[in-house]
Amino acid sequence: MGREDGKRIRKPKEEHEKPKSIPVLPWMRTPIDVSALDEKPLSLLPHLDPRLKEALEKMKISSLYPVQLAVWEETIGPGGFQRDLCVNSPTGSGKTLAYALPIVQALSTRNVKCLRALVVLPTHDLALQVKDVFSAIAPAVGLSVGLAVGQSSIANEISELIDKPKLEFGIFFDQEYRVPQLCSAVDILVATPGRLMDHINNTKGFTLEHLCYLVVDETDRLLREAYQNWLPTVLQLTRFDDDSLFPRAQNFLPSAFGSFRTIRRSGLERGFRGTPYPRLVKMVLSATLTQDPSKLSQLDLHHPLFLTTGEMRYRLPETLKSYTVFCEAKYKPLYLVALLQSLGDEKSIVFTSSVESTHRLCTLLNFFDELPFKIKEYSRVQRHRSKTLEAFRKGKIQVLVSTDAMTRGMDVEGVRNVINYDMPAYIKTYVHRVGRTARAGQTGCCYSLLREKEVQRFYKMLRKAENNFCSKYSVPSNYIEPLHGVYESAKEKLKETVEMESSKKRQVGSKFSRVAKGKEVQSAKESDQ
Ligand SMILES: Nc1ncnc2c1ncn2[C@@H]1O[C@H](COP(=O)(O)OP(=O)(O)OP(=O)(O)O)[C@@H](O)[C@H]1O
Repeated sequence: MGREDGKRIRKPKEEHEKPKSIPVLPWMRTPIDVSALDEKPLSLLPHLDPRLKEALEKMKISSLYPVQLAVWEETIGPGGFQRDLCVNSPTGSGKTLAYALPIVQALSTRNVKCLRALVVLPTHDLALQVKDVFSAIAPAVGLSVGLAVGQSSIANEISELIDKPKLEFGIFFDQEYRVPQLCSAVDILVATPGRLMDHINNTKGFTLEHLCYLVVDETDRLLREAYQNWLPTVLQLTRFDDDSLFPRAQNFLPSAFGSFRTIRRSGLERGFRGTPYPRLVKMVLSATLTQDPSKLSQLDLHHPLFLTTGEMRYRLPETLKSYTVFCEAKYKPLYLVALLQSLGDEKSIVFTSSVESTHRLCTLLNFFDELPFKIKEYSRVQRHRSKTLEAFRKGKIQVLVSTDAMTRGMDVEGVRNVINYDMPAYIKTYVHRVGRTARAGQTGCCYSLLREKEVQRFYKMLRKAENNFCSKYSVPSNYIEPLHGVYESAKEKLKETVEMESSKKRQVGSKFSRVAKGKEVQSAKESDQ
């Protein structure tokens, strides 16, 4: 095979030091380096609830990874949840369980059901994945987990999140108390920001009043996008307001808060009699955590503690092998097909730079007859996307072509290769893309297809990451040569398909505009009458 000796990309001196122009928050200068820790067997983990140990063992987890151990020590261990945690740890290092386990253990002693933990993620598929992790451990200690992502209708979602207690037959209810008390049906909620805001604004009985834990996963991505002000809203609604029962929030709340009435109350709460209400603990995590003070300040962190791995901000998995594949622009698809063939039927993800090129590339690849693997695109339509993802997980599809919608957090067992068909524009994107393989200590390869003019920029980008070892990979010519003929006919078929699809789009577009025009005429007539 054409893999040549690798070279470590030279790290320029200035990469070790923070450029003076970017101030780093003081607490970020004294991090805990997680890489100094070793895995710890569950049997040696202090305070672990035996029911959770059993649940973890069922998941085939017998020890905690370093980042999980570090978070455990700062939460259930001596740290005792006293500080908010900012975790910067490589892709596939186990960040999900790092927060899920201590939260579930901490809530295992609760005796009243109400929403205590909220985990926010940027995408539907990611939220589903994280919910599955909670669902694998939380029921063992009697906790229930909900999902708010817009997967089902809002009515279905509400019925799963909110309990309406049944009025018992024969009991007389005073007029004044006839309205049954709505309460949460879940202890832990995993949500995307949009659906979370829908519930905050419109769902009766949905309250963040009792929230104890807030997790912002993929923090840098979530902070980049405001999503209807979800973060300030959540923070305001959970703020401990010492001085009044008349919340400060009323002074500033925009109408976006709608009917929402549940402001965290100071003092004593139902179900917490005799206990002062706990502070909202925050955990924020990413493989590429932002260090920008203005962004981090939005989180209003309490005495934050920074947990990181290694010296540099970006770190590639140690078990990853990276390769560059040099190719001529006009033969790039050919190189891709030949590369895929040389990889056999290993699960691979091919990343492109846009929705359109994902669609075109996937269509083109499917015109190469007799490829010994199935290729599908990770579509823009959620319904199709979920189906494709499931088939990919089950191994019914071996090659997934995707935009960067698949870059963050997605954990699909057995992905052996990541192929950068289009070069990522930023090191952050590269880190998340390649992180879909080489997860949890497994080996994995990344291949970046580069045109001549991209080579310099690629290596410059790679210097920003630790573990940036990279080799050249020459696609065997005996794979390329026989493909030329079929490539020409595949290109022709693609051209026809693209033309057909655009004429279909035009037809649909003009049908819509005719309908809209018809409606306009109709409503003009009605308003005349
Ligand atoms: N202690 C453990 N023992 C064995 N496997 C584990 C352990 N913890 C997590 N895993 C597995 O490791 C994989 C990666 O975990 P996870 O998805 O939490 O990584 P991550 O750090 O969040 O990655 P990313 O930054 O890409 O989101 C998952 O398949 C998970 O089941």
